[in-house]
Amino acid sequence: MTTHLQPGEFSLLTQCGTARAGLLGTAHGTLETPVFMPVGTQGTVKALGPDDLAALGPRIILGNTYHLYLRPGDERVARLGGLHQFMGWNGAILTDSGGFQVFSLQGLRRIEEEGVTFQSHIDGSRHLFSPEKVVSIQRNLGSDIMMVLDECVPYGADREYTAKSLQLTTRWARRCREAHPALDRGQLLFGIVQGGFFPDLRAESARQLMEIPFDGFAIGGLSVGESRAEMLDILAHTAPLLPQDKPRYLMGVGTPRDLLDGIALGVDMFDCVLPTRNARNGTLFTSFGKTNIKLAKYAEDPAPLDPACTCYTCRTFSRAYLRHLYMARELLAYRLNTIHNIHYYLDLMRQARAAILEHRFEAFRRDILAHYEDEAT
Ligand SMILES: Nc1nc2c(CCc3ccccc3)c3nc[nH]c3cc2c(=O)[nH]1
Ligand SMILES: [Zn+2]
Repeated sequence: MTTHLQPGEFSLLTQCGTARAGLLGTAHGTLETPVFMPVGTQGTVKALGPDDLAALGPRIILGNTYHLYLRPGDERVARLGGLHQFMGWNGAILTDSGGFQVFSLQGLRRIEEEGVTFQSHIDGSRHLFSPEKVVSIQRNLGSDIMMVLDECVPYGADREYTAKSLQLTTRWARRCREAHPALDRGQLLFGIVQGGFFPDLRAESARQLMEIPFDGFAIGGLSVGESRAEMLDILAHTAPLLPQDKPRYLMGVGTPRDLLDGIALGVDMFDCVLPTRNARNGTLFTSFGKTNIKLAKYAEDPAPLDPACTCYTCRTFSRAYLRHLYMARELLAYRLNTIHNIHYYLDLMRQARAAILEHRFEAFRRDILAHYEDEAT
């Protein structure tokens, strides 16, 4: 039985070192944290139907403002009842503001005080994402957790550029808060900490954002090509600066190892394209590490992909069959591989949360990583 919390309410249940287990209320259910959020960029977690998702059990998935604004259009989705009804998903949805997608997709884009102007990667048309506009889009989509418009500073940006950029990100964050009254329609709004790889700028960004009443705080600007050590260093410095009584969301991270390290450093929420994207190129995450289903050694292997896994794919099919589907580029390969990878990530979170509640997280983390070999894929 899970407790029902009001949208925006965050309850910190247990700490195990700096690892946390909590509950976050949203308009579409109460999330148990730490939580992994599968990415559903265009209104679907690629290759999965909402029935597959319901069987896998995520409480929250991600949608993408940039993509849904360009196609089919946020106002069209609103006229059709909002993103939940449009895609048949009744759990929670978090949407990114779209700024990151504009920066990460090539094409013309300009950053000004007013916002980001860019060209659509679909038809080349020109658009402006202002703080007010991205809030309006996310309100139209009916997202349960909205993100502010921010500039994700490119990896390697110098200190002067990074310092200037975080000031703009703070001004944009303030405008987003002003455009969306607290918890209006049960929709939460998170701030995003920037500051690149400069610890003092990270502290400055966090300090400025914490003066604004956000429902949660994301750590942005990571998973942008830096080394694991650099990411962990900034994370270790930044996470503890954020309020204890608000959820902390590490954007775009990461591998199973990164998730466990992030949890140990006090992160509550994660998203990453790895489980879905890698499923489509045959890379699978298992209790014995990362592997690739196309390896010749699996060609006649009758065993389940992961004997320790209870997902539909591992309960029903052999490695030989999964390899056959993948080599034949059969559509079923993408669905079965994705079901397994998402199940692996969600189950890792479930086990991590149980370990925190039982005050044995460090031993759990060591045990998982001891068996986790990043096999050549
Ligand atoms: N707004 C924003 N998003 C980021 C994402 C996308 C996460 C996302 C959320 C919702 C849907 C898709 C993607 C990042 N992904 C990797 N590193 C990232 C950094 C940032 C960032 O600094 N700011
Ligand atoms: Zn499985």
